[in-house]
Amino acid sequence: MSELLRMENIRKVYPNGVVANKDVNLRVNKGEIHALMGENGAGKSTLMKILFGLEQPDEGEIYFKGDRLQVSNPAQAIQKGIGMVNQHFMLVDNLSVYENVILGMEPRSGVFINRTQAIKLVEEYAEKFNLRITPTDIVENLSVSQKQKIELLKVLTRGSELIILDEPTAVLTPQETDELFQQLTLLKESGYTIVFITHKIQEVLAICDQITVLKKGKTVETLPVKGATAEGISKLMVGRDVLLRVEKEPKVPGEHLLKVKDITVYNESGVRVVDKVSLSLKRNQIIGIAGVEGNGQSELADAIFGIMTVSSGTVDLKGENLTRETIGSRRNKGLAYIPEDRIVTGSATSLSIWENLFADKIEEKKKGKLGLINLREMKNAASDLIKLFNIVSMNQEQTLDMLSGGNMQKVVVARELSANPEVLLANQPTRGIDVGAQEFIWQELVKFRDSGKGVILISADLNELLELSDIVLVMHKGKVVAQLDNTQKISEDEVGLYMLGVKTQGKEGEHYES
Ligand SMILES: Nc1ncnc2c1ncn2[C@@H]1O[C@H](COP(=O)(O)OP(=O)(O)OP(=O)(O)O)[C@@H](O)[C@H]1O
Repeated sequence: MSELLRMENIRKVYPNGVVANKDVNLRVNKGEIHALMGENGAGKSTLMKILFGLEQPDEGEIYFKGDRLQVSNPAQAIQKGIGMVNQHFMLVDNLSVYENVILGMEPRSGVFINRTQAIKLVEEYAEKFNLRITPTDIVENLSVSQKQKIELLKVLTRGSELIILDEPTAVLTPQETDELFQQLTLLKESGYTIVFITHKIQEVLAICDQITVLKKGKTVETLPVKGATAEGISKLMVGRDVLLRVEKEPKVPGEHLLKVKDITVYNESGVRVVDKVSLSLKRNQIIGIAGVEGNGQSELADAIFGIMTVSSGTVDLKGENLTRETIGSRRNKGLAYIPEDRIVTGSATSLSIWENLFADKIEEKKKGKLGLINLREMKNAASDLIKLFNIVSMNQEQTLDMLSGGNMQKVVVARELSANPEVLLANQPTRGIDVGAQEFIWQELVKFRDSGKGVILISADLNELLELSDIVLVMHKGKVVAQLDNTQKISEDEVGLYMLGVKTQGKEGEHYES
């Protein structure tokens, strides 16, 4: 196989002194799907940002198609044939598919592409790579997986030969993941090359040809997928054996903790996003909530925590009606929340790690409610949490915006679990987190449940959902459409069918009480 990309001895030191890439080597062959793996903070995003022109290396050389590559911005990278699909899509919601695809495209030989040509271009690529999409559909009406297709089409129509995908399956159902993998296989067969950043080892084994593992800013090894095992790969990444499943004893549920009765929630545009949902969480229980992103799961958790207003129905914790209580009061009464968006609502990125870990206590101290709390004690406790959760950082004074995505997430999880609540609402608690940290967070959630507490777990990772939950509820278009009681016997594919609305259970509007 011929070499397409070679990154040699790459070193990148951020202005604050963090050495994100020390001595990284990456060699990618043309026409392969190459997985880039490693623990949170290992340096994967930094390396790809360098390749895509978003960061400049301090040392090292890059060769692409045999020539030395020096790019100072993404436009230059795209021009050379390198494209990137981020986790956060960059689409204009009120424009159509084809308008998004051609937006910002260089006019070809001075001529702008007209509407008919643009639609034809989208149709051609969509047809060739099985990216089923209607060019004139408006983006805001589309599902997450369709939006991802537009991002892929943008990259393809700009002539990319090497496509970087950053955790592309994090928000997809098993069916959508299968579809994406078929598209990637078609791309590969047509000579495209893909660098695939992921923490999901099973996906790497399913679709990739080679794996490069980074650890602490260095390349550990590049190995072929053929012959590799999940255990071997995780050991290479984490440096120890990792338990890739949860050890969880069956528990008899205790008394009621959280009761949600018939709640309905409207979003800012007046759309009913949660439609008469009921659930009942008991002590020693984890209730999982499955659903394709955008079907009301996050709004349900936001409403339980008081971020969104409940328009009808009630939320009770230990028999007390919290429906009209403030977030602060809900916290005091025993609710904690790991929100889906750790950057916008989950944390204050310009503050230090320790301030984020103890945000609530600092707030109470400011209000004079915690006069005796000692800053030194807080910093010592922060340092213990940093060690316990393996938060990769220089020290606890480092601000959150200087951490890798997965390490930011660990700060939020550590803060919420250490608040010792009665009920934890955990929305995508391990998204973007490496296998070692995932093992730890899973164990912590099970310990929490076993100590007589309750968890509402929302996760797009169906393996996680089925491993951890005692009961799974599936949401579709704001309603609970299924309650799956025997999580050990249900397959991910079956849950996926409920999520997509292909399979239904019970009557519409029926209440689910566990
Ligand atoms: N803008 C920045 N300024 C300073 N340090 C940074 C910056 N971005 C990342 N870092 C640091 O560089 C190191 C590598 O981070 P990077 O984001 O490349 O890791 P990663 O392997 O992609 O992690 P993850 O799996 O969590 O996404 C981390 O220690 C991180 O804290």
